[in-house]
Amino acid sequence: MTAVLKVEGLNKSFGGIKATDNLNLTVEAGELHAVIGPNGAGKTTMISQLCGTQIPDSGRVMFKGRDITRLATHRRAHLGITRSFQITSLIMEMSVLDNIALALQAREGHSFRFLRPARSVASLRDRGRALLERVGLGDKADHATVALSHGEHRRMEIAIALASEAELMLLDEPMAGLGTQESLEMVALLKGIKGKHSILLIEHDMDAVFALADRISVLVYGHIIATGTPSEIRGNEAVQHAYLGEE
Ligand SMILES: Nc1ncnc2c1ncn2[C@@H]1O[C@H](COP(=O)(O)OP(=O)(O)OP(=O)(O)O)[C@@H](O)[C@H]1O
Repeated sequence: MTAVLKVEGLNKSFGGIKATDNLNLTVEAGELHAVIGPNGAGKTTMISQLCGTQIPDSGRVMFKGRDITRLATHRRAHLGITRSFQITSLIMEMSVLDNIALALQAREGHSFRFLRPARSVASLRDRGRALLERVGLGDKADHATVALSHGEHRRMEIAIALASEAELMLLDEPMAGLGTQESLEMVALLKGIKGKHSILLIEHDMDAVFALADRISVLVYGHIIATGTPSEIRGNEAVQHAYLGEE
């Protein structure tokens, strides 16, 4: 397998706190790799360094063999890395379809035509509808975004990530705030996407993580203490001790 993302010896401190401590991680092409860890373990700090909103003190971030450690966020997006969920990218005043068409338009580099509604371009509209079908929102295309539920907004964010055709999707707690049924639906949706994209998933919902991940890395005090398949992680004593409890 080929590494899409390779993180080598990453360090980031805030005052006396080592939020990222000699962190090593590899995401292979097409895998869904989940990173779990207790509150304050450094998951957000790690993902911020992967998408470029924070720059490490030392160490390297490689994307498809290229050193992107100090590359600006928008240039990483251009290379094919997208981050979803932590900061919403939805424009509530616009229709559901307009949001997706706009994301498709941005991908094509037509954002200078911002004043021309993206939905007036037939190809963007058709592809937008197809993406909405894919995330189960085909019947909501013409609804106002603001009128949709939280779970539906999360599905829209998946459609926007898909519109960007990103090779590496960084999914930052997609289940946060979802009810039981909505979480199950999100897991089913992500199952349909995985394999086609490389995905790094940060998630607190262990049922979702164990249902989805090809591999899991466990982050404790900024350091990955174990990486393995879900069954390897379940059986790892250090992990049970540090994180999963005695279950
Ligand atoms: N800008 C900052 N200034 C100071 N300390 C910070 C900053 N950002 C993070 N930290 C500290 O770094 C550590 C890691 O925080 P981080 O938010 O990355 O953890 P996390 O695993 O994402 O937590 P959670 O699961 O609660 O979201 C924590 O001790 C946190 O207080």
